[in-house]
Amino acid sequence: MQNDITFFARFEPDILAGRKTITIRDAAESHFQPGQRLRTGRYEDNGYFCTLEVISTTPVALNELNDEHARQENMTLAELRQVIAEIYPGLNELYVIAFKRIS
Ligand SMILES: CC(=O)Nc1ccn([C@H]2C[C@H](O)[C@@H](CO)O2)c(=O)n1
Repeated sequence: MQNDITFFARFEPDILAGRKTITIRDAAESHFQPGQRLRTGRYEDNGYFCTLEVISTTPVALNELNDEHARQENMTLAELRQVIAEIYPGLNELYVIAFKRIS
């Protein structure tokens, strides 16, 4: 079965442990709705590893990212900005998807 969202495999332990409770994506992944349950897999091999429930999807500009976003990503703000710059170079319009793991 196809996954609804994927994460780089290095983030799997943080998601499973509840240390990472948001992800920041571009417009292509801004369609997730509160209450939606997402089959969640690894980007590298598409292997399923949990189901997440969407709490909210909220637009955020790159320059609005703050320490609270970083805490919810289990990163420092500098690390988060670096990750975003690598994945979405030059992109200012982003979306915070807040989630909880349900299985
Ligand atoms: C294909 C793709 O874009 N996959 C992504 C995008 C983002 N993430 C993670 C990395 C950071 O923790 C946040 C912020 O973008 O979300 C990811 O795991 N996989």
